[in-house]
Amino acid sequence: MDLQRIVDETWEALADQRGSGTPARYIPALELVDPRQFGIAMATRDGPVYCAGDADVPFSIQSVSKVFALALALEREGPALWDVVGREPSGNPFNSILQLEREKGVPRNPFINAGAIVTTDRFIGDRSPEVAIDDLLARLRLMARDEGVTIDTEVARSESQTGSRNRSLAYFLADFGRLLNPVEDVLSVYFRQCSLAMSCRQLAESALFLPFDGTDPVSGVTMCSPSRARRINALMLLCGHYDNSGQFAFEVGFPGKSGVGGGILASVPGRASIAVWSPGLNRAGTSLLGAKALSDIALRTGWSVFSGKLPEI
Ligand SMILES: NC(=O)CC[C@H](N)C(=O)O
Repeated sequence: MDLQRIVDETWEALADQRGSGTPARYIPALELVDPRQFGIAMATRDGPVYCAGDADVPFSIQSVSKVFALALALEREGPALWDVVGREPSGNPFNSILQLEREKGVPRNPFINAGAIVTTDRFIGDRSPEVAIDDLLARLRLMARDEGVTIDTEVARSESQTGSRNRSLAYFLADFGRLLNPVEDVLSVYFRQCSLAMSCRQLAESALFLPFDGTDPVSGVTMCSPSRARRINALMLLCGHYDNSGQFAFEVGFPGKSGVGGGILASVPGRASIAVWSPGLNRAGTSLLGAKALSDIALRTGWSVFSGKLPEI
């Protein structure tokens, strides 16, 4: 399969829809981004990354970071993490507080904001927020094989200034005794992890551990065990797009995780990691064009976790 041609054709087929959807407004710094940008990057076990459009422009990865935070929190905490966060789709928006009271401060899954805040708390563990964020950054640079991965402090500041909803979630969790660290320490790491600035190329490269059983087949660096990688993929499929996860699985057919910066990270088990980016979102906070691009790639490649006949590459 000529994957570069497929990526190019997908980009060209959708290019005239650039600017569709609505960029996130509740984090003011995200509004400053040019909404017509559109990038695709696909990494495979073979080494070269197949790119199209704005694949080398760094953007705010936002909730895509929750995938990496989960892998690293599981590494520190082990299965005990599942005592404080569930593994079920929420069927609610990403920042909903509704279920949290009824379910006694145990968030439905690690990808809704409440679940990600608990996950980040466990990733911090007994370290300072600064040590934890440095650790996260170092791991991402290692996985991306690129020292250019940074944190956009302007986005982090903007998010903290308008972060009342996340503060509410975090204080609610603290009231149920679910956090080990002070609320503001946890949020300072959470806001900065959401503000990681990465390009599609860096994101696709850093996530190769997902489709390849926990170990990047190009660099040989291990992020997690094979069973953990399988389970993170399962959670991405069921919970990666909040109350839009069913629609995404239906249209695309492989695990993905969206972020309100307009990025989506997808994992095609045994085949590829794919990052797409376009800032305009649908009502659930998933990139409109990004989801269309992944659906188009699924059609052109025939890739789906629901097919017994995955074509070889
Ligand atoms: N879905 C998202 O990308 C949300 C992440 C954002 N940083 C928030 O906490 O609200």
